[in-house]
Amino acid sequence: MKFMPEPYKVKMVEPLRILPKEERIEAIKKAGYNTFLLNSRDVYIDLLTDSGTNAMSDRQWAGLMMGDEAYAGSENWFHLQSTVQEIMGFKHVVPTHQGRGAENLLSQILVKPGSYVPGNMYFTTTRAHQELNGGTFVDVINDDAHISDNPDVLFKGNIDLKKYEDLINKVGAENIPYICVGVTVNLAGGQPVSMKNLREVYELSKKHGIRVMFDCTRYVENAYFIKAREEGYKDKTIAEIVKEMFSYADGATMSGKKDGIVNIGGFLAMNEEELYSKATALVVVYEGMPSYGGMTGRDMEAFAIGLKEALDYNYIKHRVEQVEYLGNKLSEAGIPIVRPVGGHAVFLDARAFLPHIPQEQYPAQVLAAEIYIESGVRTMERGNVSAGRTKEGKEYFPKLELVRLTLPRRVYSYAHLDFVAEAIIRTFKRRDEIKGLKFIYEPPVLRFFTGRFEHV
Ligand SMILES: CC1=C(O)/C(=C\N=C(/Cc2ccccc2)C(=O)O)C(COP(=O)(O)O)=CN1
Repeated sequence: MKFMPEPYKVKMVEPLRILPKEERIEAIKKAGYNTFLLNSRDVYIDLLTDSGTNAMSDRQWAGLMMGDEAYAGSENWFHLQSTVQEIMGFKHVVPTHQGRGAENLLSQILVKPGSYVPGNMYFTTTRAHQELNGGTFVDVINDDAHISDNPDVLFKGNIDLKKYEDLINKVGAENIPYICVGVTVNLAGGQPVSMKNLREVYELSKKHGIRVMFDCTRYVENAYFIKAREEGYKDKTIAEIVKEMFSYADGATMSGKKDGIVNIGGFLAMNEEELYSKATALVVVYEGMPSYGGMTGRDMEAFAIGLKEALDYNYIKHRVEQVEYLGNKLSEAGIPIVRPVGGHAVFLDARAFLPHIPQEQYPAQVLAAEIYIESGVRTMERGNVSAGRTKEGKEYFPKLELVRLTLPRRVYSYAHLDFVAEAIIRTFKRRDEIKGLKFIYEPPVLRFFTGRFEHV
């Protein structure tokens, strides 16, 4: 059997409902053709994000009853701290309410006006915090990552060492506070970085005295791809691969809402004493005590348990294979998607799906809206709208104009994915009728969250 059955059985259910089509048309119009502005009650299958939308296990729910809600020194904090230290090997952990809480602390401490922060493709909140502190993000990902259909490149998240070294030589290592290595690379299509590349990036960084900070939001998926695809790792456990991965980092930011399998939570981890001391001084301003960082005791308990569950091979194999299952169904039907299929989502290539719509009329934005009208399935625009504008106000027009079908962990079944695939195939068949969009309200920052559109 190519695709294993779900390695869990259901103990509690949340009924789903689908609106009649005319009500879906009304709902997306009211939402300004922006799927972020749809109400959850109007969504049938929610593939907007895998962030905070994952199903917790019975052990995690039981952990909520173990919440030690002491203001300082919570037992749950010690459980979370020791779990992170054990899994990743970092000396210090600073809790935050979610990933961007950690990005805020790291960027405020290390990024100064004139800093350059190289990384393997941008992520919206990560770059926003670097820029808010006067830094400039520099993309040093390999060129293959910007090519949507590239099935033979198994580690599209890899950093181009020459691009990285050229930047170091151009701006000077003293102006690079750290390199941000995303494992996996969300906007490239959930693409992994190989262990070989992680090692090479670390060695090159150490040669120049530059810190390596992982954005480890989906690190378990990255470890799974190393085990499945990289020579020499097929007989290693996920935990062994993860430990080696983090040996090539000086620290990390983590959103627990993904591979932590919790609904809220995050942390900043590091080995460096000075960075730790500055982070604990700053966390009290933005997140709370260094022993809760914006999380309740019960959330920290669920987080510690989730981090351990995520390392189970059957769990992560099923999780990544579900994404591959949906990707294969679409690809076999001739739907243009990012290949290889990534770890957390299938990404539709909206440019190839709607070649008659120019990027300034936001093809990915209108495709996400049309998929909702067709099926009540919510997806996310990851193209020109998400890329936003440069400081000079120019649109980025990224090479990748994508719609993300993001699978929450342990939530949907293969039957749901069959429904999603059939809806997208129906939309593809009527793609010539789809028209472009223009902004009617464009927010100044991170415009994809609350922007509103109408047809041109
Ligand atoms: C690689 C990576 C992420 O994917 C990530 C969050 N992703 C999210 C949530 C999101 C964030 C911004 C716009 C749209 C959706 C995702 O839907 O993909 C964060 C921030 O974490 P946070 O949400 O916990 O603050 C850091 N790094």
